[in-house]
Amino acid sequence: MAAGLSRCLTSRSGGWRLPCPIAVVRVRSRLRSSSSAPEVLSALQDKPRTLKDLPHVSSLEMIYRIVFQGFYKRVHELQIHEKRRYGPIYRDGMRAVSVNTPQLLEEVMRNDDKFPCRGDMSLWRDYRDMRGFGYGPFTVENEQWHNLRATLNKRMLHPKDSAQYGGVISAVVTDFIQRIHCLRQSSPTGDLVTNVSNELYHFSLEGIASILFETRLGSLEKEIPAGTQDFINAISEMFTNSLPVMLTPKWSRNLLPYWRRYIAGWDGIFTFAKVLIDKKMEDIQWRVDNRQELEGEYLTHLLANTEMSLKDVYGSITELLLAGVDTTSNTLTWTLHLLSQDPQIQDRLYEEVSTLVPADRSPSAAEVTRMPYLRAVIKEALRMYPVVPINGRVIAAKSVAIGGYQFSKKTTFTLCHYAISHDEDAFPEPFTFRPERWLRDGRQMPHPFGSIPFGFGVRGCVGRRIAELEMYMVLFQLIRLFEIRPDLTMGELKCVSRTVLVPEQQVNLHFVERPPENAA
Ligand code: HEM
Repeated sequence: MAAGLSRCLTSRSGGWRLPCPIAVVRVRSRLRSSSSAPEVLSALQDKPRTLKDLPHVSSLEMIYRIVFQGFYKRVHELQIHEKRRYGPIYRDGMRAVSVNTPQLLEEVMRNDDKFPCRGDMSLWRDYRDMRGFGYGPFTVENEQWHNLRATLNKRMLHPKDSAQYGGVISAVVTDFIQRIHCLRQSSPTGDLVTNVSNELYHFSLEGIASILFETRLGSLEKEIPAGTQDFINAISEMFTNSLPVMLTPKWSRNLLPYWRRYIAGWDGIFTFAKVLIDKKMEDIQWRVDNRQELEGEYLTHLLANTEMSLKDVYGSITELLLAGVDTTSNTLTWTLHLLSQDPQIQDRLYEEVSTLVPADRSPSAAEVTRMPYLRAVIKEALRMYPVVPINGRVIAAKSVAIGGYQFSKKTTFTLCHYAISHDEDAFPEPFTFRPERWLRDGRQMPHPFGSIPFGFGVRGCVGRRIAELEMYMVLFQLIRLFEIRPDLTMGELKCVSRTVLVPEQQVNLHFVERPPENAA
């Protein structure tokens, strides 16, 4: 995410000049023995194109666009804006190469290094160095990253690993539904839930914490523990202040408020995680002292089966906790919003969830992951609102040819996921919510790199399977019980980029109970 942010800055810039030369790569011509003007031209054209042949955007243009043209909170829209101006591949003022078609994205990802790198993570590392915490999966690089991922992947990455958390997630979903019941009942209309995103932040936090620590935080209870809301606010503070911290010079850190707020955000995040980790470790120690079996939660697995130092455990678990909150919650907010706008799609989803699992029981992890329309709805929501709208890769090991241009080692690429997943060739009517695009019912499937919301390859999202399971399970229950309707007083809902894509305003939704004969 931080690298994504740095990509925002390195490639999101303005400029007004060049048409895109992507189609012109090499003119294959043979030199004849006698020299003439056309032949010399031909020989020159035969030279492979390089970085310096790309359309170029300067740093000043970039700052102008972000600060003065109002793209500060809409860097995802700037991707589309710049794609129209410069074409599918161009260079920004920081020498990063922006790519914004599925084909180019595929070329970059297929050339990825053995130890992929998203880019400069120094902003995140500065905090850890300052406070003496270890690096987690986002911040560590090279061989060390590889070893860490080998450890973290276990019990998380494979679908059968995540299925083991089905029971834990199901319990969290039950509490969430209970909370929705309470909130709607206490609303003036009897069915309105206000600030749905915040409710979903609590759901996601409760979900990821119960997986990592097998501890219930109580953030779905009637009275929410103060610490959980503080943690959610701290994440928001850190993300919100990241962009101004990156835009302003280091020397201004003590003069402007952003750095202090950014650090306060991280302090809040680490303080909360550290309390949970320390508590769990005391519990594990007690079990060891009392010769009780050590099994169960993810953290126990890390501590019992690996050589991780305490410092690194703090670093990794905190990053996992952080990554597990804003991602699934915002995706669910967007999904519910989209469904509320389209009763037909919602009816079709209801038909699936109400027929494939008997009404008197909850679905298993295996059942929800087999529901094609449910999966398609989430996939389409992630296409329209990729929670990580921008990402990066530094291809360090070798020089590569991308889009017909030759790039030297260590070239940084900006992956414009928002523009790519709204590419008209890959997704006709890209701003229309159409889950059917993803159904394997004989239709032509979209380009495989058209929408890769969890990234790709060995550095792809470690929490993907857990995230999907959480989202399928809660969406299943919500749709089985309620018809989601928009709050007509809200007006058009826009999204803003706060490192992750979030709704610009508070989202309220009506959860209208379905008739009892149809409900669970
Ligand atoms: C809708 C939910 C989610 C989305 C869309 C998402 C998306 C992403 C993306 C795009 C990346 C970068 C991948 C790349 O560079 O190729 C990533 C990395 C990561 N995600 Fe997620 N994520 C989600 C949920 C989660 C959850 C629930 C967790 C925690 C269990 C998590 C933990 C991580 C971690 C630790 C990384 C860094 C991996 C590394 O650098 O090795 N994510 N995620």
